[in-house]
Order: sequence, then C-alpha cells, then structure tokens
Amino acid sequence: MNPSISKLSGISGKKTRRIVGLMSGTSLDGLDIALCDVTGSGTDTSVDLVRFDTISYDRNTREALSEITSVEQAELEKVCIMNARLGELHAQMILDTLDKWSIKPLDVDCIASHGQTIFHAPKSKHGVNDLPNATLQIGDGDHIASKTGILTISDFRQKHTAVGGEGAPMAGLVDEILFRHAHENRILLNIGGIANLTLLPAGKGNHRPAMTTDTGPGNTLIDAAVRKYFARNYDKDGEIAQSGKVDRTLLNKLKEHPFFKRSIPKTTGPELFNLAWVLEILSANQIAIPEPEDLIATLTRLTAETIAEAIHNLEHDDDNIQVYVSGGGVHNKLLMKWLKEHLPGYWIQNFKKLGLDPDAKEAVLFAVLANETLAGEGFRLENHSKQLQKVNFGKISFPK
Ligand SMILES: Nc1ncnc2c1ncn2[C@@H]1O[C@H](COP(=O)(O)OP(=O)(O)OP(=O)(O)O)[C@@H](O)[C@H]1O
Ligand SMILES: CC(=O)N[C@H]1[C@@H]2OC[C@@H](O2)[C@@H](O)[C@@H]1O[C@H](C)C(=O)O
Repeated sequence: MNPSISKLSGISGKKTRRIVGLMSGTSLDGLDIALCDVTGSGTDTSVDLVRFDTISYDRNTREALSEITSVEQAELEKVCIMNARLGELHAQMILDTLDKWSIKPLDVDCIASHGQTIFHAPKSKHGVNDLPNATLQIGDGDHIASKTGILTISDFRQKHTAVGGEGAPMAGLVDEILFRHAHENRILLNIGGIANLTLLPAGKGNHRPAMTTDTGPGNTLIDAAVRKYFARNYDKDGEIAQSGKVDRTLLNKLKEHPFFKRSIPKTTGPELFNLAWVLEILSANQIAIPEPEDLIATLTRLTAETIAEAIHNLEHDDDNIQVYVSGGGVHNKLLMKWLKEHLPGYWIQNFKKLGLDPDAKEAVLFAVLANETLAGEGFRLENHSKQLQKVNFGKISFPK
C-alpha cells in the first residue's frame, strides 16, 4: 500500500484527530489558525479548541491579494503566482505558529485550509442560468502539505457547487452538529467581511433542517471606507461611526439593492458590496458625498439593519430565540448596540457564551469539515434534484 494512504487510514481510525483549521476571510486581515482536537464524527463530533491566533498579513501581501480579489479584471499571471505564493505563506505561518506554541508538526494529523476566496460567482452574480454556480479559492494545498510535512485538506467549496449549492455558507453544516440545542432556539450570526447566519430550531435530531444564508455586508464596506478616508484598516470598536450621523437618504437607497429582496438561502461577496457601488448610488441619486464619519456611520447602520431585517424575515414559529454573534463585527460596539435596538425580543450574546472564541469559529468550521472527510460519513446536503445526499468536502494533499 502507498505509505501515504496507510498513514491516512491510521488518522481516519483515531478516536481524536489533531487538526489545524485555517480561515483567510473576505476582510483580508490575516490568517486565522485554530489548533483543534476533534473527537468522533457526524452528530457525535466534539471539538476542543487548544490554541488560536490570527496572523496578520503584511502590507505587501494584503495589497497583492486586493489587486486580484473580487475584481472584474485581474492579471492571470498574478493569480497563478499568488495561488502558489499564498500556499507557501500559509505553510510558513503555520510552522511559525506551531513553533510559538511548542507543538511539533509531527503531532498534527491534518491541516484544513479554506484558502482565499478571490471571486464568488453564484448564478445570481453571473446571471446565466445554464452556467453553474462558481466560486474560486486560492492558496494551494499541495504547497501547504509539502512545506509543512502535514497532510492537508483544502478547497472545500468546490464540492458544494458541484452538488448544486452556491459554495457557501458552509457554516450551517457544522453549526447543526456542534451547536443545535435540545431546548433552545438559536441563531448563529457571523459578522465577518460578509455576514451570515444559521437558524437552529431546538431539538437534537430535529426534522427541521438548519437553514443557513448570507445576509449581505458585514464589515466589508465599513473597512473599505475607513481605509479610504482614515488610512486605518478598520473602525476599532465603532469609534469613528460613533462620531458620525446616519445619512438616511443614502441608507434607504443602499437598502434597495436587489440582493436584500432575494429569497433565502443566498450568498454574496465584495463583488457586489464594495465602495464603487456606494459611490455609484450617491452619484445616480445626486446625493452629496457625506462627511467621512457620517459615511462610516451610515455603512455601519446598513449592516445592522440588513442583518436585523434578515432575522425578522426568517420563517419560523419559534420564540425565545438566542442570537449568538461571532466574527470580527462582534467587537464593533456601535454595530452591536444598533443590532440589539433593531431586534427587540431576541437575546443577543457574544458567541463565547457557547464556549468558543468568536474569532475562531470559522477556522474551527474547516477543521470539522476536514474531520468528517477523514473519519465520517459526510454531511447531508440537497443535490441538484433537491434530494438529500451525503457529501464530503475538500481535496486531499499528501506531504510527499
Ligand atoms: N475591535 C474591533 N472593532 C471593530 N471592528 C473590528 C474589531 N476587530 C475586528 N473588527 C472587524 O472584523 C473584521 C474581521 O472579521 P473576520 O476576521 O471575522 O472577517 P473575515 O473572516 O475576514 O470575513 P468573512 O467571514 O466574510 O470571510 C475586521 O476587518 C474589522 O472590520
Ligand atoms: C465564497 C466565500 O468565501 N464566502 C464566505 C464569505 O465570508 C462570510 C460569508 O461570505 C460566507 O458565505 C462564507 O464563509 C463562511 C465561512 C461559510 O462558508 O460559512
């Protein structure tokens, strides 16, 4: 037997697997690294988050990524090189971080790598019904496996689109097995660059499946405006927005974006929600460009109101819903205040109440997806014909 296959089989047969989950999200802020001990599989999965860190990208990397991410035109040579370069960079970040934690690479069973989404084009984006839903993540898994010497599973979203999904959100699959509660109705809300949620009605083994969807912009527009007008990367704690006033005329026009009217589940990205779109709305409606802090306040309010409206529009007959918030947006105090004001009757809490660092949630998600590929039977997902089928995600890269 090929020794790599035999090693893979050994990892598959273990009771607990040590998996490094990686997420590099739409904010392009850095690489989230979650060292997880994952036990069992399927609905019997449990995760112990051993260590977590976010390693920031340096300015060069961030600029090189921005140049080819969510843009209609990019140089293919740059995309090609970045696919390999990001794989190598992520590998080095993992090695450095394991070293910092005094963990030997030999003691890690697997790396679960999301990569970097450089374009997200579901049918609703490209608009051609005969063409498939498509999405593209770079940061090649073979480079990560080869440089770290650790088995790597990567490129999780392609199978989702191959089966008929939009390639996202994948969170619901894992939320269902880790966080569905016997008696508590839950919404798990993640406010990253883009915001998404999972509705989890109470009841283990509940016949009502979890519903998961993007709601629209999270921090992506706020970050873009802060970078442009304040030469900072984000609005720390929502302080800039606090000092501004909401421009209601602009806000109402922004909320007319067709994405918000589409039925759920749906997905999106910075391809639709970017600063150029905001400037177009201003000019098309002859609205004066607001003062920078008023613009940040208006974009923060857009995120709060569109998330709240997505939650109000969810179809369910559950009451006493607890909303647990993860992702970087949970640190934006004004955003959280507005969210609470717009969601009376919901209990809004930090995700850490569920025992997990809110910044680590997405990296843990990919560790669990890889765990299922290694040792489980797959996740139930509706295929093209709306039939539920068991699906495994990700591509396996051996170190040698
Ligand atoms: N203290 C803070 N105050 C305000 N905003 C913050 C704070 N810390 C982080 N953020 C916001 O969170 C963002 C990063 O969030 P996160 O890492 O969850 O996003 P992501 O994973 O890149 O995106 P996605 O989930 O869409 O892929 C930052 O770009 C910033 O806008
Ligand atoms: C195509 C893509 O990378 N989508 C991301 C993005 O970031 C947040 C939101 O948009 C979500 O749909 C998804 O990530 C999370 C981890 C998911 O798949 O659940």
